[in-house]
Amino acid sequence: MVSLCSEFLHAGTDTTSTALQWIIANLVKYQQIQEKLFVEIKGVVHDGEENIKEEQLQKMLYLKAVILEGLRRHPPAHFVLPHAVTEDVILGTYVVPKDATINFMVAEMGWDPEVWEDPMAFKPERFLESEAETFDITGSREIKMMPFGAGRRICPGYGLALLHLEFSLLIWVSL
Ligand code: HEM
Repeated sequence: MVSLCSEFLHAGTDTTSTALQWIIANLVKYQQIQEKLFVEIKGVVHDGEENIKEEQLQKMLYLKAVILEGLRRHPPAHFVLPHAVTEDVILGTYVVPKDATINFMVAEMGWDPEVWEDPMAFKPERFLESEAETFDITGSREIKMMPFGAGRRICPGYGLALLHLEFSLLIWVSL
């Protein structure tokens, strides 16, 4: 029970706070992004309003885009937990032998210039053009980035993490 609680506390706090720190660092660096976010928030949350509801968050597509861009550009976990293959697998020209430990280059996937235009730039707009509302962070349709992993062992806390990030960033920017 102690190790389960410890795992949840570590897996859930370091990651979320690291993501938030990187996002805020980018908002300090790129004031025009912060301004645009501020304007969006003020359009949905009224002055003095304290009990912000999840339905209000759903209207803030730029907020979601900023968070997705933060997770793409600065994923808190550059690797997932080690995985293993249960049988020999042929991957392109490679053989991955049964029981071999494998991992994924999470950060590099989000920086792949064949998938992302100008990948090292912090541009939340890239998620607005098509998909801030519907971007498939679980990678069940296609994997363009995987800050929470993908498949059966995906981070079980990803929904909570996104909600925390959205509420926290909203409060920081609108204070
Ligand atoms: C921005 C925040 C977070 C990020 C980027 C993140 C990322 C990840 C990643 C990459 C993994 C490994 C997935 C794999 O091995 O394929 C993972 C596992 C895990 N995460 Fe998160 N996580 C976050 C927040 C949270 C939160 C809030 C919780 C719980 C409240 C949590 C609980 C866990 C647990 C328990 C595992 C291990 C799952 C397993 O062993 O199958 N994470 N997370």
